[in-house]
Amino acid sequence: MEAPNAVLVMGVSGSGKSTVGALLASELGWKFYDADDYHPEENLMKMQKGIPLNDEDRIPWLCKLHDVLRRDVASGQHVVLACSALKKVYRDILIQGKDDAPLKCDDSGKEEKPVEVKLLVVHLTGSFDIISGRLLRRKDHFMPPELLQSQFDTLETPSAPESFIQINVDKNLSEIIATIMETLK
Ligand SMILES: Nc1ncnc2c1ncn2[C@@H]1O[C@H](COP(=O)(O)OP(=O)(O)O)[C@@H](O)[C@H]1O
Ligand SMILES: O=C(O)[C@H](O)[C@@H](O)[C@H](O)[C@H](O)COP(=O)(O)O
Repeated sequence: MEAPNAVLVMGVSGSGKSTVGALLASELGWKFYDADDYHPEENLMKMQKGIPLNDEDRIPWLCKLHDVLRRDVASGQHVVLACSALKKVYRDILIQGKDDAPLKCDDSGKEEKPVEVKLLVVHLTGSFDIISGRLLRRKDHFMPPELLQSQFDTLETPSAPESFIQINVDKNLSEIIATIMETLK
């Protein structure tokens, strides 16, 4: 693959996206975004009540995240995004937006140059038991561990032609970061 300008750290709740994403961004000197910070209040309330999100809840959120990636990449900024991105279609939205419209107008009415988000997908995989154990130990977080099964049910593991690697969450953080850094070399 051409050198990526963005890394997506994805996986089910509790797989380590936020932890790995923040560390990776700091190691690379790239900007870090946590998709959890972009959920509208309604999504957070739904999850807090133990109700899984659906496509209708997630698509506007993913479009917003695409806009964030696109804007940064357009300005030459490389980014790391921690985001569940459980389905292939969600990852496609992060890369292309929803309508696949290459040219858009900015506020001043001028056409923007086409911008390509070249995404390396890092899928953090692991067993239900390991991840649910981590969720049960994690404190002060809105996501209830009871939603984990629905996350596994929704998950579509990345596959070709997506540009991706999978790393097992039973590895320690420094091994995980080293594997991603090696892939990006
Ligand atoms: N590789 C790892 N080994 C051990 N613990 C980890 C690892 N990755 C994450 N954790 C811990 O697991 C919990 C869930 O991680 P977090 O980054 O919040 O996951 P996510 O953002 O995917 O929900 C946190 O308490 C974190 O410290
Ligand atoms: O698509 C979704 O259902 C949510 O984005 C979910 O997957 C995400 O994981 C939550 O935001 C919880 O946050 P944590 O992943 O940090 O547990």
